[in-house]
Amino acid sequence: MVSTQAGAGIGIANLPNQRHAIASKKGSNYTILLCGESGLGKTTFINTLFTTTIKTPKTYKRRFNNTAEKTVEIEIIRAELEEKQFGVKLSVVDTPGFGDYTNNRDSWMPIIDFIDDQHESYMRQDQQPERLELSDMRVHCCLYFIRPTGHTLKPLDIEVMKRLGTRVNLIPVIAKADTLTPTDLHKFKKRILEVIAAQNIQCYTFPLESDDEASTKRNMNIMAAMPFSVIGSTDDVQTVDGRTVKGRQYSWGVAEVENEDHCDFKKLRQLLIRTHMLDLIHSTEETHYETYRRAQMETRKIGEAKVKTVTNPKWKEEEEALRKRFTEQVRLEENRFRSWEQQLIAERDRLNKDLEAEHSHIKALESELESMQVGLSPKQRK
Ligand SMILES: Nc1nc2c(ncn2[C@@H]2O[C@H](COP(=O)(O)OP(=O)(O)OP(=O)(O)O)[C@@H](O)[C@H]2O)c(=O)[nH]1
Repeated sequence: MVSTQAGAGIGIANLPNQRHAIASKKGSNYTILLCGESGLGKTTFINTLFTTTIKTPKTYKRRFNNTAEKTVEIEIIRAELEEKQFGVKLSVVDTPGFGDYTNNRDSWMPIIDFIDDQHESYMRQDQQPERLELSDMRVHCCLYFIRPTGHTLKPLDIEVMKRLGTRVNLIPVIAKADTLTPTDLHKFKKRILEVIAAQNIQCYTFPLESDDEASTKRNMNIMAAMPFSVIGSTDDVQTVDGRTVKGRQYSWGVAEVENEDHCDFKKLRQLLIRTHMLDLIHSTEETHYETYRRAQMETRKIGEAKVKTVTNPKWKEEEEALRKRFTEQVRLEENRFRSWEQQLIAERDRLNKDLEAEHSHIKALESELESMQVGLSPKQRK
């Protein structure tokens, strides 16, 4: 259990609108999925977001320990956050290995399977007569970390984001915003938004209009910042004007986490844990889970187990490669046997020929002997 201190808290207690759902005694489940290549600052971000060490960052050695054959893992970190008696059972799902390998085709499969499996597990529990203690790990939002290349989205990003967007509340995040100049960051954002629109990638949206003008303005502000650029750091650093802030120290100054001129961390934090946590939970329930449930109900009866079709294209590829290897091996062995057979036949023919020659030789000797015997007198023959 992580109890955050007032002042430096995570802000879940500042939720007048969300109070009725989140402030229940048993707390609320809240699951965040982190997706993106290794080393983009996912761990640092989540620790910065909750101002506590939710996940211990990897050492340099562990980070570069990947091999080409390894696949994407699913790592779940659980923490109970409590602030002024509001409890949130937080689960952070990390996906180490994603995008790290030479062949990243289909590396998104385990992630998509994980999301679907959580919906499936919840649906199966929901169909049981006893459903008081449902374990719920449905993913409420997926933060997709984009490498700050300054160019545009990579084909892998597009492929994965398309699939994620139809299943979860997808929130694109530009990692390590301090590595881009404000102009480059602006252009990068614009290009990402163009690709998102052109490729029809579904990202998380929420109603902008609210009861009061201030909330509507705030919502518009948050929405306008998508894809959110972030700077992650849990370190306190000193700015030139003497302030102590969370940030990254450079020779030219400090990249501040909470400075809206430097990145959109504050807006993203506001969305994730202050103003839209409840909407993320509700839309998961009402849109994504419902879509899954309806699709499943159309193809099977209540209580019927899901047919696990082996659809992972990666496995299919491996199976195909294995089959090819096996066929090649059999072909080589067959060739080897055939050449042995040829050698044996040749040897047999040679021996037969030798035998025939010996036979003729014996025959010749016999007839020579016979003719010699004919020439002898009967007495000599005895
Ligand atoms: N410049 C810069 N560096 C960052 C930022 N966030 C994290 N880093 C650094 O990037 C490196 C990787 O950070 P992690 O948080 O471990 O990255 P990760 O995505 O969790 O990596 P994996 O655990 O391998 O998936 C560390 O050295 C961090 O200090 C950022 O916003 N800007």
